[in-house]
Amino acid sequence: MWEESTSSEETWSDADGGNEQGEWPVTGIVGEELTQAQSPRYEVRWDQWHRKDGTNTTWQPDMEDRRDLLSKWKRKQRYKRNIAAARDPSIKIMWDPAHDPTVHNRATDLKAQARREKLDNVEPELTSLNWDAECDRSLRCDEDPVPRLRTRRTDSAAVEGSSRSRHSPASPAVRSGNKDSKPSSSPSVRSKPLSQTASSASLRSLSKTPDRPTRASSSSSPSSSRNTRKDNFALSSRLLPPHALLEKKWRQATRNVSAASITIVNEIDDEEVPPHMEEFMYTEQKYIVGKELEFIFTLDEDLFLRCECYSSCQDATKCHCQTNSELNDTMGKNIFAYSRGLFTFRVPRGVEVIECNKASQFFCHCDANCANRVAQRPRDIAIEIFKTKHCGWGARAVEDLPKGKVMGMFTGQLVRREHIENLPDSHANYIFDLDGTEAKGEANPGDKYSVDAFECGNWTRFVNHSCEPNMKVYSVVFDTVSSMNAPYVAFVAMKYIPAQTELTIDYDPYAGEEAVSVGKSKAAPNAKPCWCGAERCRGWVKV
Ligand SMILES: C[S@@+](CC[C@H](N)C(=O)[O-])C[C@H]1O[C@@H](n2cnc3c(N)ncnc32)[C@H](O)[C@@H]1O
Repeated sequence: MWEESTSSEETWSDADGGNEQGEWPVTGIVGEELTQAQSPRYEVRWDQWHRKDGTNTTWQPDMEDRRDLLSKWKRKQRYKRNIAAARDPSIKIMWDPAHDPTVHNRATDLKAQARREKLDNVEPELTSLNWDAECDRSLRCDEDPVPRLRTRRTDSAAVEGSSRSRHSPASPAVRSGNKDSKPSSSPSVRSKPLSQTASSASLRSLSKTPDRPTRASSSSSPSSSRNTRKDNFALSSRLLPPHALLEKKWRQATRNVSAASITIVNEIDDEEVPPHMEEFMYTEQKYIVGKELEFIFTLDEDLFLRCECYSSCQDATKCHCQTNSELNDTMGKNIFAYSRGLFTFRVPRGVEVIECNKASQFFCHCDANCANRVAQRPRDIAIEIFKTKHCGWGARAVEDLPKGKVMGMFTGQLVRREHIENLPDSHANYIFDLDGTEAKGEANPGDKYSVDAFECGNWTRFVNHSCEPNMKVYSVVFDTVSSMNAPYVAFVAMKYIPAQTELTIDYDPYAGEEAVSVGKSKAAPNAKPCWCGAERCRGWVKV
């Protein structure tokens, strides 16, 4: 098999991972580039091996013995080019007529043209794409249904000159694709601010800079809509105590998507509801998406992979939705991420779970109970938002949870990563970077997104950090395609969790691994003292 360049920075997560010949399972090819000699080399993701910094890819000059992976990779690239053409007519399409005359065909031209026409016609207003927001709108028809981004002018000099720094995402941010240098054993520091990270995406925060009004594009009258909402809240709160009012609003929102209840409990002090709830809009299952990003979830039907499985998908090798999935067994064959409705933890880092898309005659043929639709199902476990002793408000389930139970997805307003800088500091602790599959130094990384759960979101925004967490997160894609870079982030129980136990994730799981393997852990920049109370607490939490 291929030679591995090992170094002291590298580690094996599972000593029994290789076979007798010393071969290690591979999940697929994830990158390609030309060497100086103009010959291609491929970035390969390993299944049961990773470095201490979490990266698990290496570059291989020769893929002759894995032509199956190579042809899958080529197919995926062709598919991506078509998607790119459809969403942005100005994009330069890389194609080689000698090898692939079908890429830049008339259909692509027509799609690009249609896209251009669509863009010309868009209205500047933000709208909601999702059902939760629609429900909220119908409840409060006299106000703007969608929270608008609060913005402030980026003081570029201040931002560039500041010492704010951001840690790399928890899933590999440094890939071995960095040709000339080996990745460092600890997560690298990014030049922009951030905070907590979690396994396939990262919660982040901003450091202090003054609030100032402005990005014109984001939008006409943000403050008026918020004020109306605040006024309504104040008016209604004369009739109902704040916590009953909030529970009522959330009950309506969760019922509308058939999700279990959310209740608010405080046995610690007399704070009735968590802070900033006057303006908060509960959205259980979907992101709030502005007009500008609508294209992510409104792709042309023919860009979706759709399966023809009857009723429920049983065999991932036959489910068409899995064509571009990197979730494979050791033989390189597609597998599903779930078994009997539970997550199986067979998903390597940096690999997204691809669930089936909308069930309809135009999309997938399987139905809503398909075994490959788990994260997208309505939550069936009731949750309590409760006041913790030391970490503000937290979340817990009212019943026992089995290992692998998928609890829900992080929701909020989907924003372009570069716009995060414009958000007020108060949003900082509620932002998740969708960076689970990002690679540092990637040639064409495409657009990057984050999710801001300050003004809208669901119970997952209350999940606190623990150095010994009982949940983890993974990236899951449905109703859009992976190459849009906007997966959902799902929360799953890592072990059996008794009812009423606080649900936690590790905001910086790589730091956790490093601490375990080397017996110490350096505090991240912007770290706060950690109050998780775990036996092996690192002493700080990344914010
Ligand atoms: C995503 S919010 C979690 C919900 C938050 N507790 C609340 O009341 O809204 C993240 C923030 O919670 C606090 N937090 C979470 N876990 C913590 C921990 N282990 N130790 C100290 N503070 C923590 C920090 O202020 C952090 O910035």
